[in-house]
Amino acid sequence: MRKEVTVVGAGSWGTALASVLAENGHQVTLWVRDPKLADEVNSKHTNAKYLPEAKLAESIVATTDIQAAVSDKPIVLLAVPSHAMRQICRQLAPFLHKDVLLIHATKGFELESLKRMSEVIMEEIPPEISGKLAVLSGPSHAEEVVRRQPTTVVVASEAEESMLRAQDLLMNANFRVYTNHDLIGAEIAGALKNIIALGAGMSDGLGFGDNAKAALLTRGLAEISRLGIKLGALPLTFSGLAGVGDLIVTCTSRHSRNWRAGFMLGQGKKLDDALEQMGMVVEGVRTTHAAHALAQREQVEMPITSVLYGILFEGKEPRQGVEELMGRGKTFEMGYLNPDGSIEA
Ligand SMILES: NC(=O)C1=CN([C@@H]2O[C@H](COP(=O)(O)OP(=O)(O)OC[C@H]3O[C@@H](n4cnc5c(N)ncnc54)[C@H](O)[C@@H]3O)[C@@H](O)[C@H]2O)C=CC1
Ligand SMILES: O=C(CO)COP(=O)(O)O
Repeated sequence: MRKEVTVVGAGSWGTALASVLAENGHQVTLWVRDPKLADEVNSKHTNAKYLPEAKLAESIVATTDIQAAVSDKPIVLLAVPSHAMRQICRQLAPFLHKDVLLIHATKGFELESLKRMSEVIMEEIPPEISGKLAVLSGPSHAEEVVRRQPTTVVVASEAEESMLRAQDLLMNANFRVYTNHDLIGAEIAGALKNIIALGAGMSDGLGFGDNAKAALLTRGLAEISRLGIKLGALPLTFSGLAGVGDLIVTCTSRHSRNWRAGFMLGQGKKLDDALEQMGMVVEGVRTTHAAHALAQREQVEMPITSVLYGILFEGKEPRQGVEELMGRGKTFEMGYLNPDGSIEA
């Protein structure tokens, strides 16, 4: 059935999701921050800055008016960078319908509070709405989604009905949507994999090969699972689409903003120059900062995150970081297993 849906955020991901929704026959409003981009979407049906090759559905209507965009809409999907989430929620909260289905597709933490995106949203939105929140995560580069290439994602919510509604809304022949009850795990896995993707890009930029990449993915998964489980995620979520699925795509795809930024760092570029050249959000940088602080707070060992923190924020040379990782003391591979085989809580 045709639904009215508003997508908030017209970067590459918001634009790609708006395309999926329009393709599914829904009436899509796209909230855009920049008036020039709103004009471009409405007149040329393109988004040249964020998704250069995409031809968007003519039915997508862009607006810069947040009140008009979300007022009384039955479904609102948030796809803004993590640093903008609280401010955006504060702006739109007064206009939301009390029965709105809210979905967010953002992968990051709030740096100042170290909170997950759903925790930030819940603080800004009335509880009757935020209690039904769903998160969209999984291996899904916008560039491939708009080309209608086969993609699988996961929607997670503690509210069964929200999860199923979000699945119905987004699913189509090229975009397969799974459900999961572990909202915390889907958010944490989706955010933390960006740290490892920066590392994987750096490894490629340094000229290392497949062995190093496999090591980073595997040991990266071990440490992000360790922190995630400590923060309340279910262990199995890390072996699903939001976990290993997204880790693989982000660490190996040339589309990944995190991989590309890491690659430039590995080749010797300074962080600020790499970010400027990217011109798009590289969530892994702020997430490395947040995860480093969370690991200290929760007393969780995260060697790759710790080395990346040193490289990004303390001037450590990438090659020195590699030496440190390879030179660590001898350890048992399954360090998070208790002696009885159960997973450490
Ligand atoms: N690009 C992708 O393929 C995917 C991205 N994501 C996630 O989606 C989120 C958004 O990422 P992208 O669309 O890739 O980013 P992007 O860099 O393509 O676009 C960011 C958008 O946010 C807007 N923006 C920046 N600061 C803002 C602020 N303070 N207030 C309001 N709007 C602001 C920009 O104008 C732009 O429209 C991120 O958390 C990312 O991890 C998730 C899955 C896939
Ligand atoms: O989360 C993503 C793919 O699933 C997007 O990753 P990047 O932000 O690194 O492009």
